[in-house]
Amino acid sequence: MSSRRLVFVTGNQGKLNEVRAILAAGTPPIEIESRNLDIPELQGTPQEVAREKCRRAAELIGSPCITEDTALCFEAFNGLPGPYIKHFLQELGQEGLNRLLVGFDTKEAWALCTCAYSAGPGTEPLLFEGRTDGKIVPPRGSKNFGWNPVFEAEDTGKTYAEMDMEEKNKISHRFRALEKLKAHLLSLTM
Ligand SMILES: O=P(O)(O)OP(=O)(O)OP(=O)(O)OC[C@H]1O[C@@H](n2cnc3c(O)ncnc32)[C@H](O)[C@@H]1O
Ligand SMILES: [Mg+2]
Repeated sequence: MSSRRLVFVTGNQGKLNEVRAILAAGTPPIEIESRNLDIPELQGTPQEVAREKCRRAAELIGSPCITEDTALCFEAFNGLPGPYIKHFLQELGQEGLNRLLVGFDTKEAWALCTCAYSAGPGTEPLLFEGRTDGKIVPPRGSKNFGWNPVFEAEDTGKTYAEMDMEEKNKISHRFRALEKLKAHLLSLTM
């Protein structure tokens, strides 16, 4: 890695806090510079949405950057709402996400982080995915970030909102995606 700084383009403070903490805690630590831009998101699969957002972000800022997209995927809906979870959460709220699944046998879900890295304008972004399995439950814990209170992570008995950030950052979809990004960036310096 030529420098241990990365520009993260996001309009979401919760994501920024976690990405910063995860990358600062790694070896070597990577410092995040943030650009608060709301990049329009095209419809498509999580991979298409992620790749296009990163391409546009790099063009807008004129330099290498990372972006990330977080999908919350319901087993009963074959992976939807997926990348559209933001709008479902905005319109229906946390209770509404639970109500959607009434009548379905499975409440299983997975959180998917697709982190995209662009080496600069005009280059094809690379994608790094991280997934954490769990289920959708009635809200528990602090209501400070997105759908954290309604996602109970597998084998923990806790919703993301019942974990402190350090605990979440050890098992989260975001941590798993960033581990892969880090491995890639380190391989570039060898
Ligand atoms: O500017 P960008 O980075 O796109 O930020 P965004 O808020 O638009 O983010 P997404 O498009 O990825 O939408 C994902 C939605 O899921 C929420 N979210 C993302 N990561 C989360 C996490 O780890 N825990 C809980 N909610 C999360 C987030 O607040 C959004 O409502
Ligand atoms: Mg967005």
